[in-house]
Amino acid sequence: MEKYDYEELVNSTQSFSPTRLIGRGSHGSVYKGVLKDNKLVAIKKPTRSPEALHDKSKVDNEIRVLSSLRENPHVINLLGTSQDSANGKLLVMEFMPNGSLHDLLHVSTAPPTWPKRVEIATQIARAVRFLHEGLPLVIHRDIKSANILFDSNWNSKLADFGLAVLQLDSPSQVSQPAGTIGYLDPCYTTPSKLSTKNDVFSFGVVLLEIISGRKAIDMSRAPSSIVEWAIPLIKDQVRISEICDPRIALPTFMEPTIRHMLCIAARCVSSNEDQVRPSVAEIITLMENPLIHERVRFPIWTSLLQRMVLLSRRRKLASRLQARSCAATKQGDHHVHSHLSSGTLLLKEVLADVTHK
Ligand SMILES: Nc1ncnc2c1ncn2[C@@H]1O[C@H](COP(=O)(O)OP(=O)(O)OP(=O)(O)O)[C@@H](O)[C@H]1O
Repeated sequence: MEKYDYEELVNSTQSFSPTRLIGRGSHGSVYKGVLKDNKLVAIKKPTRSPEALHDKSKVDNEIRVLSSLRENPHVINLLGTSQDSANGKLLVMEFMPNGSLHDLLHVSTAPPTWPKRVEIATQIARAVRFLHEGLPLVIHRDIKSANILFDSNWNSKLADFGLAVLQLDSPSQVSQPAGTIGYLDPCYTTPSKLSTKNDVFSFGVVLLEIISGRKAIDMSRAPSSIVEWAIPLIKDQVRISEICDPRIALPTFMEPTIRHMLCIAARCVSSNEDQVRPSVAEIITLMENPLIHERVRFPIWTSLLQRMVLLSRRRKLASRLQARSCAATKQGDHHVHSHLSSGTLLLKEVLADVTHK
């Protein structure tokens, strides 16, 4: 990790000019810098504010966590640090020129295609697995669409490690539960409830956001919470398509994949952390189902014949689902988990069917 001369960073940002400001976060401002060798970097500087001390410690924490990680294609790369006597440490990271997932979904006029959405979700899951399976283990605590940034090839990278916690931290170093409203696990109520499953909850919210194009919290809608809105629709298998972003038509060949991902999202945001909420390793196994990738990668080669086979299987699935849901209704079984697992099970049966024939 490089130690940058503070003067070099001042020059690279035209003295931290407002024209070089990319944005302000809760613990610092990020500037675009052009180094002497013309390399583009993003520089995070704690903000001068009454909460400056607090901001400084978050930037310090981000440096501490990022410098403990190996390089990963889906995690922001820390290039180095610098020291300013007035503001403390500055963080220098790779520059991500294509903005955040939040902007792509909620600001851009060109929403992502369905295969791209699946790719983004898979890349974020890989980033989270890297953190959860690494040595030391890292819990990010602030997974949200604003913290997923795109590089020049539109690959996603997880950023903003200001709230991240290292497994090595002693309990006294771990502060009160923290995160962003709308993404914060409701089960994470005390410091002792900190676990990797908190990140899985936030990942589930991002998954719902990617599929629906709706914000995690949208006060102009009722219910305002994406989780409260989406879960009843996922439970009611027939209305599941209502969740999909209406701005871009969902092609038939993507329907099973998106249904499958919605079932995964529902498990991630379940309040039953131990039995229903999966680990990120399990999420990846589910997401990397070969059938999903086959359909994502080769959409244009889906022949008419394949479509007809899929259509007939979908009809069979619908009637099997209807039969099961009638049986469940008769038994008065309205529990989310049992509905979801029966839906997932049926989906798996159909997927297995398609693979074997
Ligand atoms: N490496 C980077 N390259 C390009 N832009 C970046 C980079 N890192 C952060 N940004 C942008 O800088 C702005 C501030 O980022 P920062 O991570 O400090 O806060 P945030 O995630 O927006 O908010 P908060 O800290 O409150 O969660 C955001 O607009 C973010 O997209």
